[in-house]
Amino acid sequence: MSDCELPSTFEGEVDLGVIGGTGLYHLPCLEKIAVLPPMATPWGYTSSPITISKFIGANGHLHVAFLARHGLDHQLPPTKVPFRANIAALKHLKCKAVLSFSAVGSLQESIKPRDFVLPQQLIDRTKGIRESSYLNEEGLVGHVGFGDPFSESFAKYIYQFRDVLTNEGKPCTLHFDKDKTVVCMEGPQFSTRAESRMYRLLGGDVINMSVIPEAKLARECELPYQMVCMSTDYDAWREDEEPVTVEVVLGHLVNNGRNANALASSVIEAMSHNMPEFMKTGDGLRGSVKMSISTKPEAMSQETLEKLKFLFPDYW
Ligand SMILES: CSC[C@H]1O[C@H](OP(=O)(O)O)[C@H](O)[C@@H]1O
Ligand SMILES: Nc1ncnc2[nH]cnc12
Repeated sequence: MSDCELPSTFEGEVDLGVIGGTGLYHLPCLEKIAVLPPMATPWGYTSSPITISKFIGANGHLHVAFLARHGLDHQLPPTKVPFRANIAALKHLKCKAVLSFSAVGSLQESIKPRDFVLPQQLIDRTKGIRESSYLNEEGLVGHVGFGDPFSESFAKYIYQFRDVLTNEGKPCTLHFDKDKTVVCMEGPQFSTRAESRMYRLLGGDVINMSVIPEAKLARECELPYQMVCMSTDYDAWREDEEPVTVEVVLGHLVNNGRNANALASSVIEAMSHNMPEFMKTGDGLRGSVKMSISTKPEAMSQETLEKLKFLFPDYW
């Protein structure tokens, strides 16, 4: 069935949100049951339509929502992605976790192009020009914890399926430990060699232009969030090699896309049989945002309350 023959509304609750990055504008493992047009939220429209899929498992079913971070035609540069709308839409659809994919440069010899990484830490090197909070305006002040920006429970869940990654007969590793760190730069230009070397000194393992503010906004929505970083290049730090270009990145997108699909498919199938605990219980984040808001509800304007209700209909 073509997309335009599918329903453009969906009444149920979504369980898992999936965000595709560069080269990942859909996942073949997702058989669509509805295609929602770009969703209007109090923070603007989502980057792309949102496709809804349903998976029947042994003990229930799982609804998955997918959106393409840069739009279906890759028309949005990293600085202009409507991150707030994207995460708000997934929250509004009642997602219980977000699985995000991103093409990254490698800052370590051991992380080869086509390897995948589940980072547990990040360094924000964006320039403060992205809207990166729902709780940063006059009349609404909130400070959520962000010491552990990713969901370790979710990362462990994904890591179970590391053996599905392949690379034309060569080894292909899913790297995962608690120190793996993604650096987020503003772009759109890639880093200089000096910057790339500096990120290595700072402890960076991979680099992209999109984990900030996506991870921050997921935290402000109490959503367990894990990014799967898909390595495409060695950035600019290797003395004897040309610095990264888009051509180099493109050369790895097909293999990475196939692996992303295999990994997502395994994760989704397992979730459809039994929803993992971190999704059932909220991974320790439930209630955290209500606690972190300093502004008294009586002092909030109707407009502010309505925005908050879009995300948390039960809190205020
Ligand atoms: C085309 S390489 C730079 C581009 O790739 C990554 O995008 P995404 O994270 O959406 O996969 C990186 O963050 C840059 O936006
Ligand atoms: N070297 C790099 N720097 C920033 N973002 C990237 N995405 C893919 N490769 C990248």
